[in-house]
Amino acid sequence: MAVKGLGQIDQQYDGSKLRVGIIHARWNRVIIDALVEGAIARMSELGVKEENIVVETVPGSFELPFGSRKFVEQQASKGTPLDVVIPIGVLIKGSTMHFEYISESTTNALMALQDKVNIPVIFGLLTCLTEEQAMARAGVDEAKSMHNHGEDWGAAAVEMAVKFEN
Ligand SMILES: O=c1[nH]c(NC[C@H](O)[C@H](O)[C@H](O)CO)c([N+](=O)[O-])c(=O)[nH]1
Repeated sequence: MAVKGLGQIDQQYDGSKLRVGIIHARWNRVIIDALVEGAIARMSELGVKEENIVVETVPGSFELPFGSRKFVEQQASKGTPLDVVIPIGVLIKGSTMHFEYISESTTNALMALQDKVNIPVIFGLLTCLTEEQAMARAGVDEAKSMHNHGEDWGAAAVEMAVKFEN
């Protein structure tokens, strides 16, 4: 068994009663789409109904914390509250420090968001030094050498929402 990656699922959680929000950035879209597909596929395997998965987008990863909070609030005010939200972004290091500043600030803001919205916020931010790293972690590389992290995020979303439902 690989050393890294999601540990053994401690049990098969039933996602059939969950409403899940996915909010994704639109930078590095090919990789984003693969991660979103992976999360949806895994959640479907765990019983989450397609009509209960709501997808929203924001321009880039920096917009994920604010966008996620407003997304959760909007769904609640419509009378269709979310049980969990999965922000997804792909940050790839460039030649400046932009990557570092966005990575750290967005990560901290997403962590703090959980207390504001009182539902699990799954950490779906890939922070990669190269495009190849990002492709491999979305299962997009030719060799399909790595695992699609979107699947882990989908599984974590179902577990956290079921185990710690409000
Ligand atoms: O999601 C990303 N946003 C990026 N920048 C945009 C940023 O998230 C904001 O959308 C933008 O700064 C406007 O607020 C990225 N880079 O700059 O490299 C990136 O790799 N990924």
